[in-house]
Amino acid sequence: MNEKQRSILLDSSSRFPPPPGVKLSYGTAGFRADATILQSTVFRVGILAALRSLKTQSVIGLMITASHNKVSDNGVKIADPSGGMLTQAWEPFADALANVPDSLHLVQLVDDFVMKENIPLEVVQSAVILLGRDTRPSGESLLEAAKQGISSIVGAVAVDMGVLTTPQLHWMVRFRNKGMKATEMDYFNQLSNSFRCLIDLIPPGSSVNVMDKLIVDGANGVGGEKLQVLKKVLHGLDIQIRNSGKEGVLNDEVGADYVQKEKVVPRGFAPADAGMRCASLDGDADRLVYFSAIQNSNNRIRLVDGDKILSLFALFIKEQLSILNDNEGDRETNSYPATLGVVQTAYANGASTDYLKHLGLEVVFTPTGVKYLHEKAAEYDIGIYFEANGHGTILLSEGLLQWLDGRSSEPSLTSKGSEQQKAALRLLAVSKLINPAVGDALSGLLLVEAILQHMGWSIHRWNELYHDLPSRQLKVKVVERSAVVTANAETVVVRPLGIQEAINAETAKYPRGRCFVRPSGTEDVVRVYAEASTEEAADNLANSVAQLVDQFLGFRSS
Ligand SMILES: CC(=O)N[C@H]1[C@@H](OP(=O)(O)O)O[C@H](CO)[C@@H](O)[C@@H]1O
Ligand SMILES: [Mg+2]
Repeated sequence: MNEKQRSILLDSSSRFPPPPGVKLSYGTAGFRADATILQSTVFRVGILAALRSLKTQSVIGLMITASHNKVSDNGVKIADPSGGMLTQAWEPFADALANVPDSLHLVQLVDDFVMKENIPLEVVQSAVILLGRDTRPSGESLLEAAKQGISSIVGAVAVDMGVLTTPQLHWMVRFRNKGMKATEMDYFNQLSNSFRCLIDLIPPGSSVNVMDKLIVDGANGVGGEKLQVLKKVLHGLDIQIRNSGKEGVLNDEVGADYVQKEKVVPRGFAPADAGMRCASLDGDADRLVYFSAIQNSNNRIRLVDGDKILSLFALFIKEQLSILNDNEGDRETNSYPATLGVVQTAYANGASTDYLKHLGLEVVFTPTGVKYLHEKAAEYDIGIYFEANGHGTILLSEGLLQWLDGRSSEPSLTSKGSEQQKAALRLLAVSKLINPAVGDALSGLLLVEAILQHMGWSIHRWNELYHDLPSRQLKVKVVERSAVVTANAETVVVRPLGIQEAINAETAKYPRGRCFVRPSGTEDVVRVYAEASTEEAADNLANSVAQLVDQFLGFRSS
């Protein structure tokens, strides 16, 4: 940096001192904390976004959200040029920048990083950062801090895109970098057009018209608002939106995280909704789960989680691929040896993994966090990934898309040919409907709805694909959660020594028992997951392992 650049940065960063005694980490999904302590962090992430844009010579996204966390929290994360998560290679710099104690050290840190990464600051360059935020009340002032951070790097320009879902911002970044128009209206039009295309390709005879209405819990967040807009350009779907944010509190006993973890009906639903097809979005609309309330059951639900969405998508895609590859007696037709893989984490219900393997699919596991799942899924021609909590998407390779394009426009003289053409068109429509940058509750919801109509299935038929093993998740507060070190996609604890043996001994007591612990990347807790053949057994296993965690790492009085 030259003297002028240094002094601008020094001056602006001295106006954003970090809160004393707070150490933040980029974590599973960016920085998150109580909103009152985040001004300096968001300012500094603004600097990072500007540097990233200069380095990559591309548009970068900066999203202010704390997703499913409580309304008083907030957070910030970066979307890379592809629309995906910030490259993991820059996470250590993000941590160092967020925690550097004063502006003198900050300027030094930035200067060193600029040199190390060879970031072109000296030539007049322009960097463009798209800013988005969810509906949290703290969002506006944090957005201002981000703008200040961005403008403290000479040549960087912030473009405020307003209130958005997280996936909308990722989508905009991706398509801006492909030189395409990527306004919010383009997003809605693409979703509704590709949904319509899938509906138009439904084979005659499927029970398209018997689908009753879908009720959506908007978590009192941005998702409900945006779905309202999407509804206006959509045809062929009867949607009723609850918890749209006009009255209730964001994520307060509503939303996908609450529904999935507590397995109860969110607020805003009435006994008359029992049995209906319902969906729930999280606070920034990147997660989606379905459910139906059980009549007279104390608010209990039948949960149709991310694993089942994954299974539905996998079935549909597999069906289209087998239509396309059915070349028996027809040597003229070219086929494409498309690889299809599904990616899960240790939180996936064991019954879902068994089911997917039974379908003959390749199932692989990664640690928790979309950045890991996405990377793995990108290794296949079609990679489908989902976390059990409902965050996931489908990635299709460029090679396959080109081949599908060719197949869909070939003249078809036989009925098999025309079926194959339709299968190609369906997969192309899926690729346009689904968000290729990141999991997206709105596009995911439209794909689920299109596939249910294609199959002629109710939510109950879908839920019957397999039966979830009973499971329980608990959180344990410990002195230092980073003392828990895991291996093998987080299924084994290697530190503290001895705890894994104790967990194994406990798990062995339960038929179909499976249990693991890991430190959360978004909350100051250690998470415990347990699964077993009955609910009581899953609860007991989770409780006894939570006690083990407490014994090994908890707050014990001496
Ligand atoms: C068990 C669970 O749901 N974990 C969530 C949660 O991460 P933790 O690191 O477990 O706090 O938030 C992440 C970001 O949204 C999400 O990717 C992940 O799946
Ligand atoms: Mg979210």
